[in-house]
Amino acid sequence: MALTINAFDNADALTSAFADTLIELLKDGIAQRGRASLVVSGGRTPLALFKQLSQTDLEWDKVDITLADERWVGENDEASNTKLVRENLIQNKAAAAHFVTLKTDDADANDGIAEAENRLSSFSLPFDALILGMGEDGHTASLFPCSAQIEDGLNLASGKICIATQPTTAPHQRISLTLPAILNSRNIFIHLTGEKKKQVLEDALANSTELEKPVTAVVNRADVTLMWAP
Ligand SMILES: O=C1O[C@H](COP(=O)(O)O)[C@@H](O)[C@H](O)[C@H]1O
Repeated sequence: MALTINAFDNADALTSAFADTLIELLKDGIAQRGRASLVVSGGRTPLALFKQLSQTDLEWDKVDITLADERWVGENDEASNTKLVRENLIQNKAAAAHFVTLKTDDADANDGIAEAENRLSSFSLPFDALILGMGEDGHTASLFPCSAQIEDGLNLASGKICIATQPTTAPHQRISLTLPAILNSRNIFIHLTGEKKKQVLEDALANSTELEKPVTAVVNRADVTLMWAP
């Protein structure tokens, strides 16, 4: 499979072009299937993109949105990806979108998996667009190379949509879409800013195994578009 690199001069140009691309894909999904689905990532990278999307015209009431991963913290915790999405994407024109959080009230993420997978069953698959971030350790979604659950997360035959995982090099227990769930998408993007992360991705693809740098497992199996700016 292939990685297409879309490099922009600056973060504003990236945000604007990426928002336009996503809106077109969601419009197509609505036109062809009545509803469209968008999977986003958390962390700091997508903040400007979320704000831009939220201000863009679309039949948002026909869009289902979820996260590729979530930190197992309360929804009011600053580390919550759900909080980030609710406060920055599910706002303004996009307030009408149907957002599904992967976080449940269970104290342990392992106990929330069945409910999270049940919630996702309301999405029609494949997802229309899925956006991944990446950490400098090569993790994507919450498929962390350091975790005991990484082989399970990358197992294409697991039959699992979500796993609970505990990184040892980053805080918080997590829930993450598995590799097969990520690959069940019509359009997959990796969204990065900064020279360092681009170098990490290029180095990972050239020199690392999938267990060492899980982001490579996605690029090895799907056509992926990198949306990047310095
Ligand atoms: O922990 C996480 O990190 C990655 C990367 O975040 P960023 O702040 O470097 O953009 C993110 O994609 C993931 O959703 C998040 O849970």
